[in-house]
Amino acid sequence: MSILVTGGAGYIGSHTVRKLTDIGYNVIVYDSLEKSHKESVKDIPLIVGNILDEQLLDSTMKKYNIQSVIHFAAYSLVGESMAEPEKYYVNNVCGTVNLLKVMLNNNIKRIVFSSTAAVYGEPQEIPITENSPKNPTNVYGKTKLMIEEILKDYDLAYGLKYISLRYFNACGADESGEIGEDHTPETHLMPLVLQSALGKLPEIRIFGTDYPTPDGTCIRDYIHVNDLAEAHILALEKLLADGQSAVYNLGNGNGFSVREVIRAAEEVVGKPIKVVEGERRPGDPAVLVASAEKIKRELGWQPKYQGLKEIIETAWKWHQLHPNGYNTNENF
Ligand SMILES: NC(=O)c1ccc[n+]([C@@H]2O[C@H](COP(=O)([O-])OP(=O)(O)OC[C@H]3O[C@@H](n4cnc5c(N)ncnc54)[C@H](O)[C@@H]3O)[C@@H](O)[C@H]2O)c1
Ligand SMILES: O=c1ccn([C@@H]2O[C@H](COP(=O)(O)OP(=O)(O)O[C@H]3O[C@H](CO)[C@H](O)[C@H](O)[C@H]3O)[C@@H](O)[C@H]2O)c(=O)[nH]1
Repeated sequence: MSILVTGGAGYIGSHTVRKLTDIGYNVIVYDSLEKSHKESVKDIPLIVGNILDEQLLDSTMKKYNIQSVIHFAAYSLVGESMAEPEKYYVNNVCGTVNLLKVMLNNNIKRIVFSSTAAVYGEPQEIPITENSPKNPTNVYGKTKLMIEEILKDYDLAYGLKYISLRYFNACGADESGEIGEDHTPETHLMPLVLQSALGKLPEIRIFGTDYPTPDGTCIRDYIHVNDLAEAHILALEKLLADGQSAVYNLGNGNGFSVREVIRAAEEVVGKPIKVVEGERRPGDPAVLVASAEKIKRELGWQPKYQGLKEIIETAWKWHQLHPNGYNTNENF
């Protein structure tokens, strides 16, 4: 069983690739490396290429006799998506349409797709279920919702079976400390807090302290990257078993505020982290918390990591072992 993993060298992709190979799947990573590092998928066959490259995709699928695809490749910076929408529509939407075309030409009809909580926009109910209204407030979220709609139409017309996984806030690192989150630029809260703890950043800035939440800061649902990886395996196995398409939220159902994240990080690293209170970041909803009951009920998914500290401990191990991420040449 050969699986093509697009974006497999990225943060969530590399953790999923590791779990897949651990249980014996034959994995081929297909990644432009534009946003990632080949060191994250050492010892795994890696094709360096773009999902917009029809010929390379086609020859890769034929050469490795690919039977299913897990599709992580995308741009995912919310602010950038508003400033450069074309870049996002081309890479995420056109790239996916191209990937699906080559899959169908090769009679490959199973795909697990990385969607996002950003498809919901400003939530009207908490926790958010898969049926909650979908009104993305940024171009990034719109590209993901468009792809979900395309997948639905391709299922009806061509029998392509898909599972869209709407992740909430991915965080943490593999327990080994060998792979973890290394984005340039980094925009996510948890790695920035830990980079501040390491002294790589002077401070962590809280984006808004006047939200209608108990401590005034935004609440998010933080889900460990290896729990996400497990969900991809369950989704793939569902497609292999009954072939029915589905959409699932992936969060752990617990909301934590920005201040709670910083406090938990201080406990893990054992020292205070310098905090600056700043303005709100445009487009941030006050509260995003998932209901993941559907995937628990239907696929038996159960996140191992529930609390913040245990998640942060795994990320802290990665950051301590790799203060410069995968770039070992930089002086620390
Ligand atoms: N990190 C999160 O909290 C989060 C939340 C919701 C959804 N997602 C989605 O999950 C997926 C993975 O996210 P991540 O945080 O691991 O991101 P990432 O940037 O670390 O990984 C994405 C990978 O895709 C590759 N890529 C991008 N465009 C490509 C193209 N045209 N052709 C080939 N490769 C390409 C990049 O080089 C990178 O390796 C993305 O689709 C993202 O939108 C992430
Ligand atoms: O330096 C920082 C960085 C973030 N935050 C705050 O921390 C929270 C989490 O922010 P992240 O940037 O880590 O994550 P987001 O919730 O913005 O985004 C995540 O969830 C989105 C869905 O809503 C998308 O899927 C996106 O890809 C994914 O990273 C937010 O309230 C944000 O305002 C800060 O206070 N300071």
